[in-house]
Amino acid sequence: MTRRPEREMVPMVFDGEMIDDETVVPQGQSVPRLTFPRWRAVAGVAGGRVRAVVRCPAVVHARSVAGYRVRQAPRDAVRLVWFLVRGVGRWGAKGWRWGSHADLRADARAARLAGDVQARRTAQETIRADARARWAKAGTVVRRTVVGAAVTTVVLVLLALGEMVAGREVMPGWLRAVYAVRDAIGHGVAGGWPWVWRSTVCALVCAAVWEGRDRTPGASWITRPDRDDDGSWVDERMISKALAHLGIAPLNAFLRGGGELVYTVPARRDGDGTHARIRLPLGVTADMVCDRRRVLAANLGRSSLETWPTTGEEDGVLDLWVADKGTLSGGAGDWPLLHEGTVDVFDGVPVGLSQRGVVVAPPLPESNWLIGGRPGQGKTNLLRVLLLGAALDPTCELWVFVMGESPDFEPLRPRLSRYRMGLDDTVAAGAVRALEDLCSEMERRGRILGEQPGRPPKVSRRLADKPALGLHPLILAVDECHELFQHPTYGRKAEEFAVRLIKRGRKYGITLMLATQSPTKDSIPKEITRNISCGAAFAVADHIANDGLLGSGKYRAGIRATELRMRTDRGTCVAVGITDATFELVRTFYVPFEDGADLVSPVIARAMAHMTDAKRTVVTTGGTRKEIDTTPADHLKDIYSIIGEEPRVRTQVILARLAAHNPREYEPWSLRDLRATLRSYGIRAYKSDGTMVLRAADVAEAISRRDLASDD
Ligand SMILES: Nc1ncnc2c1ncn2[C@@H]1O[C@H](COP(=O)(O)OP(=O)(O)OP(=O)(O)O)[C@@H](O)[C@H]1O
Repeated sequence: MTRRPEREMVPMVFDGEMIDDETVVPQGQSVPRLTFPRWRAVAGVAGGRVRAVVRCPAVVHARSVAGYRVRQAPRDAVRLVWFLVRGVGRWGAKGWRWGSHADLRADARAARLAGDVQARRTAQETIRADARARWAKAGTVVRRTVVGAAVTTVVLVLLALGEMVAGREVMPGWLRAVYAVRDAIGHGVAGGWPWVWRSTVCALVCAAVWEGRDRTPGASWITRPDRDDDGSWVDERMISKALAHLGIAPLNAFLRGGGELVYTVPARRDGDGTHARIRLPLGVTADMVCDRRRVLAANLGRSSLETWPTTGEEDGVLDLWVADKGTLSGGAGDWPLLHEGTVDVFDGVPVGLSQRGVVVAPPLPESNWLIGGRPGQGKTNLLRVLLLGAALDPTCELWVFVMGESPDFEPLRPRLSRYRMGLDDTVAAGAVRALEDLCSEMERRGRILGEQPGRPPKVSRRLADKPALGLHPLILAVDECHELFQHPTYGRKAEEFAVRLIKRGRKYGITLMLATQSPTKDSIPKEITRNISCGAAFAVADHIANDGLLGSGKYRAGIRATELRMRTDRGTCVAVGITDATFELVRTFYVPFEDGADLVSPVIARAMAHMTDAKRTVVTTGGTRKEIDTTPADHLKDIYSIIGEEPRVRTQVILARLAAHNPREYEPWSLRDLRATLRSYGIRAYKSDGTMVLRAADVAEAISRRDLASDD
């Protein structure tokens, strides 16, 4: 076979066209006709463009949808005809029910079956009265129609006779106008009649199709292809269909009887999901739906973490939020303040992304926090992020107590006014002292506020900015706080001060933040869980821990951190009180401080630089840092000194004198604490005249024994 060289020249044709564009045709000469290769070039370019348009995604999509619609057209047509037939049938049934007083007859029948003579008689009388009223109404309509038709006929006949006898030219103007109106109406009726009956038929057909529509929840008018946005698409029909298959008897009966759910908020996009509010029918509460959350999630094609049915403003109102598929599995990303920025704690500290995908930044003043969850789920990180945010506000004063051996807050040390960490009693004592100081500070702030012009009710940014007033935001954070509240010596005092702070500190710019692994009623006092304003629950084991952190009744209302999975949902918490919403599902920002990665220290370095820029130093309300770090009290020496010259003193008196001598240290002490301390030094109290006494000589001997031992 021989090859044909001109076919091989096709690429060259494009070069030819480029040159052709710039060719100048001399005047007087005609434009040369396109030669065969040029014609092919133009055709090739045009064809390429058409192909590009045809292949563009929007056109491909439109074509596929159009193709689908065309293929489904016969099915759609049959479906609509079926609706029409069924609609006419439903009208017939309705007409029959109306005409035969079927509802009232059913009442009468029910009364007869129930043996209720009075009800039966009432129903029968109502049927008779109803029938009489209908006939009376029909008579009125017929009478009015006949009278109207007669009057119209007489007027028309008179007008026709008048025209025949006299002719319009001799008639007065007003009569001619009457004839003109008659003619216009006549022409209008003659011309419009074919349209009137056609449009009436169309309207009747549409109404019959509407009447006969498929009323099962989730049904659509025409058959639909699978949606490519099915990962995010949730509409009222889908929700109704999912609710119809929860196995809630009153809801099923309502939907089966043709009832339609009322959407007080129709399904609409809300961040990374869909929100809807539904008024449930009689006999159904939102709790019932919350209890079947897993089934609801399955019916909606979501995981249960992505499906949040909660009780709305009433028990019969369901608030439903459904996340787009997979959106909650990603982390929150970097903390927005990781590399730059300052904070105003009155505006808020960013802590994470809500289920809607928006940054949650709760203000810190006027709030108290309780953070809890199983071990290793991200409590400490959230507490640290809150404190880091506060550290970037140069007016903030921060106190941190860690009731365990954990270096989680070590990098924050330069920015902290008080910091103690460890398992020994001195840390618990320091924490109680801090709580007590905050209570005194609260009183002082109350007085200062009262002296300000206009007696402002609470600390504001403007007042906090005046260093002379000392009304700056003050935050006390206690990690593993259950250790403090369960401490045999300091627990009771800690509870008392903490409750006082939580109840009254709100107005004075004092914020308490508590984190715990163990939010049970024994580890966290009830008064605290009851009064805390912001609760954050990471994965918890049961509804007791859930309600301990988030408030009682939250589990029942569908706000459940029990749905969070250990490890998989690490860093995600259910939070209440941090925004106006009933709850938030927060994916917290993570600022690493582990395994050699330390992004906390650079933030603190920035915070210190901001303080320098703002000409502020790390202040300590209620004392200096030195005072706080003083070595713990020497119990033995204190006891010896308060015994004084007396040879023996009653233990009750010793306890009272110790409390007077150093209230912070000894006020929480009971007789049992005193006995335990004495026993640890080998001293025993004796009974004398029926009361327990302590001998001064025994204490002196214990002191010299201890001194000797320390010299050795
Ligand atoms: N928001 C987050 N994003 C990603 N990982 C996180 C997040 N928060 C915490 N983590 C991971 O979880 C680990 C445990 O975090 P963290 O120490 O804050 O938990 P915890 O609940 O305080 O634990 P524990 O109860 O033992 O003190 C961290 O080392 C980190 O790897």
